Amino acid sequence: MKGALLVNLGSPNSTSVKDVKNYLDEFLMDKRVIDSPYLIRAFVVKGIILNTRPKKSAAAYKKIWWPEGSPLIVLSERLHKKVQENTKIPVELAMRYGKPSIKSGLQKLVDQGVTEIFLIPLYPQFAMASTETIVVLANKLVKKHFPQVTLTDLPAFYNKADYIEVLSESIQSELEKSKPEHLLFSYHGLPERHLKKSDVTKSHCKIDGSCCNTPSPAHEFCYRHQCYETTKQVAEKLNLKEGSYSVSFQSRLGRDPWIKPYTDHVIDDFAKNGLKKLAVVTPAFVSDCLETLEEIGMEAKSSFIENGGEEFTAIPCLNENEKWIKTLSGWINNWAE
Ligand SMILES: C=CC1=C(C)c2cc3[nH]c(cc4nc(cc5[nH]c(cc1n2)c(C)c5CCC(=O)O)C(CCC(=O)O)=C4C)c(C)c3C=C
Ligand SMILES: [Fe+2]
Ligand SMILES: [Fe+2]
Repeated sequence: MKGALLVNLGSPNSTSVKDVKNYLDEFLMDKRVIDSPYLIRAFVVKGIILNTRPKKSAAAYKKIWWPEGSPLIVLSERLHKKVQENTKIPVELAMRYGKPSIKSGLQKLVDQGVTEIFLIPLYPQFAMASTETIVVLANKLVKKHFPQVTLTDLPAFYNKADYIEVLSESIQSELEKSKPEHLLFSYHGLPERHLKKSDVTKSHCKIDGSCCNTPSPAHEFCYRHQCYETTKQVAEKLNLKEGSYSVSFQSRLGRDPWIKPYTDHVIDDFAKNGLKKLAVVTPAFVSDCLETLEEIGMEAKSSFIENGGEEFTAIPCLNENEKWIKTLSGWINNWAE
């Protein structure tokens, strides 16, 4: 029997500093997120980051937390429920960090008699720190606890026509309301080093990004190429004029160079250079979360206004968009046929 497992990133259990610390510990000790050798990673995470970051992050989570819990979890649960209603096979939901765990998601499917699982990382663009860590962990758990199960994973869907269509439509409806002068596509950032590590050709990736428009097998796993491609395809669909949209990368952590340009710098420069109406879309996330609601919807917005901007629109993620639910359910139904 077939089943599907949707997997998102996960959130702390609550906004307490202790719960946020436990969550960040699990998240940042993942070698595909902070990719230094174990002893260095343990020193940096447990000796430095976990001393200060949990308090700051807990305060940020408090600003966006809902009575039902973390927006990322609540929105993922709603997505799961609606996808289950539109599919013919059992579908479960899991988180890479925190609860519900991937192991419990696999267990729930196995308990329903499932032996073939469609693993769906809920990230449109591939990254070692997002998609790959889910696929690796799920395979490890299957091998250890559920050897009768086979896993098939959904590749990054950054350029799938139906996804681009749904994303474009949802952006278009917001643009019609807010009529911005500029649309910024802000993707979650990555340390530049991660791009090189994921380059399967070992020679294609240039840190300056000049490689990302030259066709290469490396692009199957190149986060930056995939972000550019999602943007290009949406821009084509919406007939966006050259110069009326751009790409940037948000949420950096630590002192290493991350993929540029940085969203916070770009937004401040826009405001300082006289741009008055800005809309920001965040297509690296399918469900709204801390990084969209707080970092963009609150922090970036105040910074834009403080620097002279007047109107700032944070475009919601696809969340419970009906066509997105139909699209995702369609991928599952097609696989199950
Ligand atoms: C080295 C650090 C990080 C890498 C690399 C990274 C990649 C990455 N993350 C997401 C998606 C999300 N990240 C979220 C929060 C978040 N991310 C980091 C660090 C890295 N992410 C931290 C420390 C945090 C926690 C909050 C904070 O302290 O700033 C979230 C939101 C979670 C929530 O509960 O709402 C998402 C989603 C992707 C897609 C990605 C690689 C492309
Ligand atoms: Fe992140
Ligand atoms: Fe590239």
